[in-house]
Amino acid sequence: MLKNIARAELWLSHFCRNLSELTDVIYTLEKAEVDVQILHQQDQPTGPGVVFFDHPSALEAVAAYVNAIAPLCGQQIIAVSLSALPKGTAWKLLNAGASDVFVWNAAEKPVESITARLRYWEKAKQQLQHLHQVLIGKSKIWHATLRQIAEMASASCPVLLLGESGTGKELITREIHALDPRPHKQDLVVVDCTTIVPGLSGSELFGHEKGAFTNAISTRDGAFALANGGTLFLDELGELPAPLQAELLRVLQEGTYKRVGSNTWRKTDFRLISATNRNLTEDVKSGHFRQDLFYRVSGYLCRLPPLRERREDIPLLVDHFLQHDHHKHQHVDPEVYEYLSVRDFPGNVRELQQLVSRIANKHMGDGPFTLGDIPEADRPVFGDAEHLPGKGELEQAVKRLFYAGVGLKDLKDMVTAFAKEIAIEDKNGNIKEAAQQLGCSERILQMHKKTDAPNPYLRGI
Ligand SMILES: Nc1ncnc2c1ncn2[C@@H]1O[C@H](COP(=O)(O)OP(=O)(O)OP(=O)(O)O)[C@@H](O)[C@H]1O
Repeated sequence: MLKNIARAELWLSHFCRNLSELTDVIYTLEKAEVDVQILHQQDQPTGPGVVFFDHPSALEAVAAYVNAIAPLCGQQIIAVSLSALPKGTAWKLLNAGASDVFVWNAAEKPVESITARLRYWEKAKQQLQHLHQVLIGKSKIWHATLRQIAEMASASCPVLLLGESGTGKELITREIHALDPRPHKQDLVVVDCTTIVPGLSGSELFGHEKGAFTNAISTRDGAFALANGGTLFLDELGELPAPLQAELLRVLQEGTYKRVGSNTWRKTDFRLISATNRNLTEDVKSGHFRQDLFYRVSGYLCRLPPLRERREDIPLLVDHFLQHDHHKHQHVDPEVYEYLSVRDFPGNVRELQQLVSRIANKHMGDGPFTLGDIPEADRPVFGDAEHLPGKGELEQAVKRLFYAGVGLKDLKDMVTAFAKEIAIEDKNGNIKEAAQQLGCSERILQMHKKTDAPNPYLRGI
């Protein structure tokens, strides 16, 4: 039954000349229980929708319109032509941001084409809402990552997660497994490839027969057997020893394996999710990782952003950990968020989570969290540039400029211009206060305002 399958907005404007044909189409959709909302060109779309047009000359205008609204509705746009489309022109609308384009009369089942997509988007929306409750963050880059995760969860191909330590690879794997729609899905089995003992011929993966090696006192199943019908998560895949890379490839291709010490082939069928914080493309180039295995495991490739690329998520994560891990619901002083948002977290979310634990443990009573709750060892050491927050990034940026051939004077000028810009912005354009903060004369900042154009080098750092 299609009853109330989804809400669709039909974005109508002057793209249709033949309004009676359009009315028939809308009637057909309503009959199929699509909850239709009609929007006009000046209205802002808020969800999935269909743009109808009925003459090829409207194509340019439709493409411009689709391009403008695509970010507002997450590209959930179907462009439907009510008249024949010249060959090859559908690309224009797809490139503009439509996710599907077809001709109403030429499509085999136009109503089903629309309803199937709406149903899919509705489900993806619910999954996204769920993911936002577990995988905390509201930055644009994190939202895009969660959309990718929701998409990966419903696809059945292998997933490769790339990300630094502590970016949430294991947590995400658990969510992909939870959202995986396979009927009768079995368990998630986690194997950390750094713990595989070379001398045991991969028995962690293959299992072994009794007596296959010293200490093999009984027959045991390995991860391939345990993950049968479920999901196998190979953490730190980049560390898998070369002989086991070849074996894994065979298991993925054939779906069969032998226990160590056995001659019997056994069948297995699992979904593979792998993760690594290594640069696997480099490892493939240098011969440390098999190219054929790389292609096999990376049906879906997802790069997880380090925390420094989504600093605006830090206050939300802090609140989440305080409430979720420590049941603390008190107010947090903005200065605490500010400090945590500029601090370096090489261990990413895990490191932030541990710091929040230390803060929660130090906090006394029911009052708000203040800077005083930050343990001494975690405070910035002022005057000592080695320990200033952001030092690692500054060093990286200077390194890049150095290798790009930028000299010392230009480097100094760039940093000075940046400092001036930041101080003026921080003091809302108040030159006097900005100069006081920087310990320079107001005249220097006045001059900066007049002369210093944004430095082109600095934008890309
Ligand atoms: N977006 C997030 N929202 C809430 N908690 C998170 C998020 N990302 C990571 N965490 C938490 O941070 C910790 C580290 O996450 P996880 O173990 O998944 O990282 P990882 O990338 O697998 O790390 P490693 O590579 O070191 O194994 C966990 O306690 C996890 O719950």
